[in-house]
Amino acid sequence: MSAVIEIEGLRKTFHTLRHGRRVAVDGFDLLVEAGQIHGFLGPNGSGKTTTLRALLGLVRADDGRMTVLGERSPDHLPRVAGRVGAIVESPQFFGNFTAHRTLRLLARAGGVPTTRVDAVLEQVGLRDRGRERVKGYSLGMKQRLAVASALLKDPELLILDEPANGLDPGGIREMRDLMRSLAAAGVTVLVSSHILAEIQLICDHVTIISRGRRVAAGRVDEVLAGFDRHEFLVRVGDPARAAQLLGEAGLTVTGHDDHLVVSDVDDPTRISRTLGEQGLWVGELSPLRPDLESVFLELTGTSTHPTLPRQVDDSVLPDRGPRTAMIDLDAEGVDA
Ligand SMILES: Nc1ncnc2c1ncn2[C@@H]1O[C@H](COP(=O)(O)OP(=O)(O)OP(=O)(O)O)[C@@H](O)[C@H]1O
Repeated sequence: MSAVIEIEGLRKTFHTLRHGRRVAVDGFDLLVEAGQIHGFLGPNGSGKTTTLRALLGLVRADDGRMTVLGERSPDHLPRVAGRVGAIVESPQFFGNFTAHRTLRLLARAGGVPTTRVDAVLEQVGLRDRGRERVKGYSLGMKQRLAVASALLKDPELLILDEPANGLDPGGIREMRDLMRSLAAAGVTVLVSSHILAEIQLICDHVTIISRGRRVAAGRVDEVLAGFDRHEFLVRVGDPARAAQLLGEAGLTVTGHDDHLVVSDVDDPTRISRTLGEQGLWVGELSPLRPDLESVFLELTGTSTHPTLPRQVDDSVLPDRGPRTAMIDLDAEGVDA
């Protein structure tokens, strides 16, 4: 597998009058290989957008080494810009234009044949609605149009920042199907999100960022396996007595309202045998597999207490202006 994106030791600190110095990215590493649908996952404020903006030359990094399709970024990014499609934050479109007209204009501006327009509208599932004005589009349709604009140049690499932001479950499913079809067509996709279920469903690989640092990376199933504590849920008539017996047998037991969780279990028959020998019959014995949500919360520490709302991955969010940008990497360098 060849590296499509490599980031090593990326650092970026913002200085604001109101909040002083804020380290947004703190020695972050990322490796995306050809053919992956790679999830870039992190809580709000953890540094995802800053990383993508630095990678695309939209913000100057303080330190670090970055390559895109083998070229150093941002200095040599123009050499591969024609092979990269990127959307960072939701692009704005003229509401009075149709999708078709919008894409034709973007194609001309990017030196792409306008014959691509029908192809990308078909690809994102907007073929039959492409002649309607964008102001009548749903959020999901606008997101599709954004992806269509990034696909105009038939990129090998597609970078999407929070593509499912604001979409309902149906829209998220459609976005997922779209990304899968792109991956099947050979496009490498890097998709950032703070929506865990989306990443788990869409992506085969994941990199998790917290407070500007990489806290986990790898195949989704491998990352999850690393957090498998071999736990089992046990339902039994007398949980208090069962917990005592299992504890005496050397097992680690946590009591819950109507069940027990037994950890570090190599052989689950030990549980049923220990209880059965004392006349306690097990009603349910099922393995508890970690999901990305529990791994994410554990790694990013954004849920400090179960009764408190989850916090952003920083102490305070500074006042920021709109960060909306549609990126045409073919245009004069790269610009927001
Ligand atoms: N232009 C800026 N000026 C000052 N601080 C900034 C700027 N851009 C980002 N930050 C800060 O850097 C940190 C990382 O922000 P970033 O937008 O990269 O996070 P994110 O992971 O993309 O979050 P979200 O999921 O909410 O979009 C945050 O604390 C943010 O407030």
